[in-house]
Amino acid sequence: MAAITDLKALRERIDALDDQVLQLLSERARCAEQVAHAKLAEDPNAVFYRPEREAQILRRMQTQNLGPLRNEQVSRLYREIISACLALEESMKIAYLGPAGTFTQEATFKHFGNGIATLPVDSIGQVFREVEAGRVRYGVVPIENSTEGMITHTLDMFMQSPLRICGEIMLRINQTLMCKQAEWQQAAKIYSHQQSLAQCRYWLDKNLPHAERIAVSSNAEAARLCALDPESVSIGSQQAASIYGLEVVQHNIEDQPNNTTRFLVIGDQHVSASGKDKTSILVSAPNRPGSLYHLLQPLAENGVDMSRIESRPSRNMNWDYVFFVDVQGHEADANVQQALSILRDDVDLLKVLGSYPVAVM
Ligand SMILES: C=C(O[C@@H]1C=C(C(=O)O)C=C[C@H]1O)C(=O)O
Repeated sequence: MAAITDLKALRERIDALDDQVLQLLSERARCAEQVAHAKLAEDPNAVFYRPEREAQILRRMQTQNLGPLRNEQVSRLYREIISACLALEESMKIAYLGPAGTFTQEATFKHFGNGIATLPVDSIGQVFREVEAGRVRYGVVPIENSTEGMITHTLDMFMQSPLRICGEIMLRINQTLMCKQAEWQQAAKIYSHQQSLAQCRYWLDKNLPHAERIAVSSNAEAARLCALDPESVSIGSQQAASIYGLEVVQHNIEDQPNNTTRFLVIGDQHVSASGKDKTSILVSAPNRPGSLYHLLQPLAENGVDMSRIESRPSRNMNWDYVFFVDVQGHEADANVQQALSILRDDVDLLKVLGSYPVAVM
């Protein structure tokens, strides 16, 4: 009997707390509306979305969090609160590499929350074009996977595009095996995107060694084809299974336990420093001895940490190689600024692709 009374009292306490939480949320939302008016008063073409401010809020909430909710859960809740508040300021439409059910869609909602409208398009190039043409303000594209490496198509797009990187998203990729009927061990065909097939190579060698692997344009397309073909299975996100009415038969079939993909948010915004940022640059270097050394020297001498370097053959005859370099810090930081200005005098081409907050969630 005592337990029942406790339960009743606890539920009354939760109801009272929910009233307070709602009141505070409403107050927060009204503040966000006022921020919008203040931004417009300053500049009629004001940009409402502030990735650096959002990153700071999420980081601060993680530091403030004393549990019992985990930081990851607190971040997810705050992600949605900010998303809903931003939607009161501006209705955001984000283009992403679709169709619905791709991991890029999952990354898009992870970063922007559910307060957005989306525009799924069918190629990385098309995401760039939608943003460049101003049909949407931001786009999301994959850039690298921890198992399979760089997505070179995205790198190549930056050689011609005037767009900037406004953010990064890290998404843990759980590959799911799905099919129309549960006899997956008898499947003759496996549909998936080639990235996913590669990420599950050993699992497939062991568990489905005789099935033909068929690479298609996306994991969502794979699920669609699988739904039409009872002899097949497909690999992709759980979301793809539910969209195409497939049954999930195996979870987490990726070979690497920490299989993660990094995505970029692209737009034409210069993002201010958040306190923990990354800067991506593109530099060209002539094909002669020591040229890579010369490229890296100003970074080292100014204490700028490089977190990634990737080379691509240039498509332009004026130079031979193009390097994509990620460094820690913001382009407005004194040491980054100094290193870049030395580099600029030394190379044929230097393009800052953007400074943006290091992924928080
Ligand atoms: C409220 C603002 O605008 C947007 C909404 C935010 C929020 O709800 O906290 C944070 C940053 C912006 O994307 C702001 O710039 O402070």
